[in-house]
Amino acid sequence: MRSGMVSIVGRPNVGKSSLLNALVGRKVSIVSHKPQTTRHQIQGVVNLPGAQLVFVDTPGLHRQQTRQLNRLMNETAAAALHDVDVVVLVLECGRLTEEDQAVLQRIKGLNPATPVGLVLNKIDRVKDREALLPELQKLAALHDFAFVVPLSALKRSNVNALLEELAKRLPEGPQLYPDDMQVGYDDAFLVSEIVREKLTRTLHQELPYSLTVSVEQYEREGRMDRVDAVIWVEREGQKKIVIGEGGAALKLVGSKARMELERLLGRKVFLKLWCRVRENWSDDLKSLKQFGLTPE
Ligand SMILES: Nc1nc2c(ncn2[C@@H]2O[C@H](COP(=O)(O)OP(=O)(O)OP(=O)(O)O)[C@@H](O)[C@H]2O)c(=O)[nH]1
Repeated sequence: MRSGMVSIVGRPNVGKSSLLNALVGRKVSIVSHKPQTTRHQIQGVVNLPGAQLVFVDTPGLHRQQTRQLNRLMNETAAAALHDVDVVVLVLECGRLTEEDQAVLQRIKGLNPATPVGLVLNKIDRVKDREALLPELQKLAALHDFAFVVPLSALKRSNVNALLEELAKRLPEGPQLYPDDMQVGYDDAFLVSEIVREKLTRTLHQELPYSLTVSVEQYEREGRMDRVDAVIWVEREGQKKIVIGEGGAALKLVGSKARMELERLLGRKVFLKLWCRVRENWSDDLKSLKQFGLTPE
């Protein structure tokens, strides 16, 4: 069994979403997070015989930052790209722009151990297939690509060739997600992400590694959201760090998170934060389930 994460990158309009839809076979928008790993936005999961491909978004790489969560995670995005197992760069037939070059430059900055494949999309526009060959050769020379696949995301042609190339390059490992995973993201998820982000910024390197935020209650009252959230840590010492001198750290995190949430949600937010200790929660399946960290 092989499994791993794949990131599709490319400038706007090159066909990334179309490609993802062609690969995954349906429109997906899945977000999940697991402890002990860099959080990615999971866009879709493809199960093949003997391989599971998890497509993840790395928003920092394309300059499109419209979705709130993308914006939010932008800072971690550059780092996130270093964690994926395979990167797919999408270019468009007959059109190589400055923006493409910019994306390419970022790819060149990646860990050389990460394979990067090239997809040449929109080949359905090319009437004379032979004319493709010189273009493919030219583009393939831009970087030390692990593979090159010409395809049409729109017509869904040659998409399987890409899946095969990707599957071959994943590391050996068990399935990361169940076959029928479906997770949505909602405002509660947004709250936990924002609180986590503010914790990271406020505590810097002091931040306990095993830390998660669970939203215990989310109530909508007119134009106000009332949210109770718990920051779970594993040891008393970690709790002290999160709370800070006289509760200063937790207070600061809470007020920064509230302001950001109010901006993002366009509503008043009343946010109550607690910090609690549960030993070894990150190893405890029951706790993981409770915190919504298992993909089911
Ligand atoms: N002819 C043709 N058009 C395509 C193909 N793939 C995508 N397109 C078109 O290209 C346009 C952009 O496609 P998207 O999938 O939205 O591109 P994207 O890279 O996700 O764009 P952003 O979301 O802006 O980053 C759309 O009009 C698609 O229909 C293809 O294989 N052939």
